[in-house]
Amino acid sequence: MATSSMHTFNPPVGVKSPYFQPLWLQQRQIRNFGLPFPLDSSYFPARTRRRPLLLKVSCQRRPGDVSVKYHRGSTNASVLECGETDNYTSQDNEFTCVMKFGGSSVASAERMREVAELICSFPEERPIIVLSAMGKTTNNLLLAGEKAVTCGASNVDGLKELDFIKNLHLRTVNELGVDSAIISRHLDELEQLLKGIAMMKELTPRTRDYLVSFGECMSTRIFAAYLNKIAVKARQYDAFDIGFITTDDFTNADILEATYPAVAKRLHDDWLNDPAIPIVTGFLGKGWRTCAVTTLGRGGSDLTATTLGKALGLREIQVWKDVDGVLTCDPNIYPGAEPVPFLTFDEAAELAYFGAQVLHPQSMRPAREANIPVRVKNSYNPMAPGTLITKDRDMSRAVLTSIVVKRNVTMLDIVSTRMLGQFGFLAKVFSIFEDLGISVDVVATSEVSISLTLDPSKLWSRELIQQELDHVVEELEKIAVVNLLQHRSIISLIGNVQRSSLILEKVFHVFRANGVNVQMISQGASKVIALGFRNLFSFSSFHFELGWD
Ligand SMILES: Nc1ncnc2c1ncn2[C@@H]1O[C@H](COP(=O)(O)OP(=O)(O)O)[C@@H](O)[C@H]1O
Ligand SMILES: N[C@@H](CC(=O)OP(=O)(O)O)C(=O)O
Repeated sequence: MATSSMHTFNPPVGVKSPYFQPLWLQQRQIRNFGLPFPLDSSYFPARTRRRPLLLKVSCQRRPGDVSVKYHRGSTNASVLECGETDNYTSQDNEFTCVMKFGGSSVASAERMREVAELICSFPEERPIIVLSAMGKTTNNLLLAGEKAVTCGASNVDGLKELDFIKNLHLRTVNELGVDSAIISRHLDELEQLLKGIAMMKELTPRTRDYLVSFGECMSTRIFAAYLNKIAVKARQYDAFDIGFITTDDFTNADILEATYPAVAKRLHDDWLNDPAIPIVTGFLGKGWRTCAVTTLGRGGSDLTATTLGKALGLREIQVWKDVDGVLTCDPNIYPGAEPVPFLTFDEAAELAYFGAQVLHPQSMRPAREANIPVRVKNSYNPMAPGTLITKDRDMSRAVLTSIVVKRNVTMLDIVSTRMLGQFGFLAKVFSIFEDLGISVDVVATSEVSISLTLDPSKLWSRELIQQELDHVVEELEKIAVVNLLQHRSIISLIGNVQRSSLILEKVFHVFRANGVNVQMISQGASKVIALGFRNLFSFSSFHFELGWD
């Protein structure tokens, strides 16, 4: 255990880090790298300037026990009861930044050690740490749950995913030299839960969320125990216990406003009573009606991080990944993709929304609302400058920033059977999608026709099955001629829309050279131009041939 004198955030005694010395010495340089001006300049609003805006929080005396008002038909809620309140002012803010580490950053004991060293190499920071589940634990939990539905209770302990999860966590605990008792209750409960699923032969969204929560609950416990072992005082928190209040949309819940004051109060009070670095579970919340564990959608730990940043009015939100920042394209599609040094919140949100896995689509919202810079960094390569996401950036030279490619998209061409100019056609079409609960992705319209895409591969929505598609077509055919086009691709171009002609010129030049015909094009008010075409094209050559500035 940590000594009680370790109240400040100091590097661990006796820990040798490859980054330790260099980062200590070069820290200022590293953190300025990629910035157009020194960190000390007025770029980051001085804490005194920002704080009065952000840390004026109030909530009820009992942390986590906040009443919320829910508006029917809306996912927004606001704090309903003020109760007996404690008001905090800016001076109360003990923390400086959030550091979120994704699954790849904490995939093993060795990685956890490196992350601990990385955190300690910023001794002037008082961070709040957010962790995801180790490696592919979430995927394994989901797979185990799905298999449990059909495998029978007596076969649960033979599930290879359960075995993998147990081995990974016990091995990590062992290698880090911390007490395995910190996770043994979770491992037992996990097995019981899988047996329950097997007996019920059912995996509801609510149970699914509870099931995957084991991943983050264990990774944070292990990491906090390890920090304490190396004399860096840390305290583990389950987000659902400290005021992360969400809608009850299991598997894809939204953070409610009540979260901000509740979380700020809890972390603040604990720090005052007994200072320790908070290690918070990413991805998880507590449904405000059901009080059950909810999740924020795949990749939701990014959102946990930005929510904490806003709640506490921090100077910076750091999201540490396994890539050198946000890249010009998914590196799995084009390995030569390059880091994008600067992005605006809007650009990053668009990129995520259009399917770039690197950030959770909702994660930019709290950061934008509180105007807190988000830095995307590589925990495997901390010296790389990463991507800095802020409210504004110099767009004078920006043309094309990043591209997002989605394959196997379903496209629908819908042509009205009525006369030209018939009003209500669009409304009718979209009401069919609404009734069937299917989300539409990209849309292009003319007076009598609509082309749109349905994205079956969207990570945060359910899979569309053929039956559903047939049903949509059947409904639409009552008012239109429908052409269902499958196996299409969408390229979303995130760039400076002020220079859209230049972007399109470049892109169409490459398309033409490769004999690709665009079947749909859409440019809304956003920073994105979406192009749809057949699945045939080599995206690596596309990225390469674009000739990035
Ligand atoms: N434009 C992009 N820039 C960077 N990474 C991307 C992009 N598109 C997809 N990715 C993928 O996102 C991964 C990082 O996101 P994620 O897996 O959620 O990280 P973590 O689990 O560490 O939070 C990268 O390893 C990369 O494969
Ligand atoms: N573990 C969750 C939440 C998350 O954010 O993970 P990551 O940071 O590794 O993308 C998931 O896999 O979706």
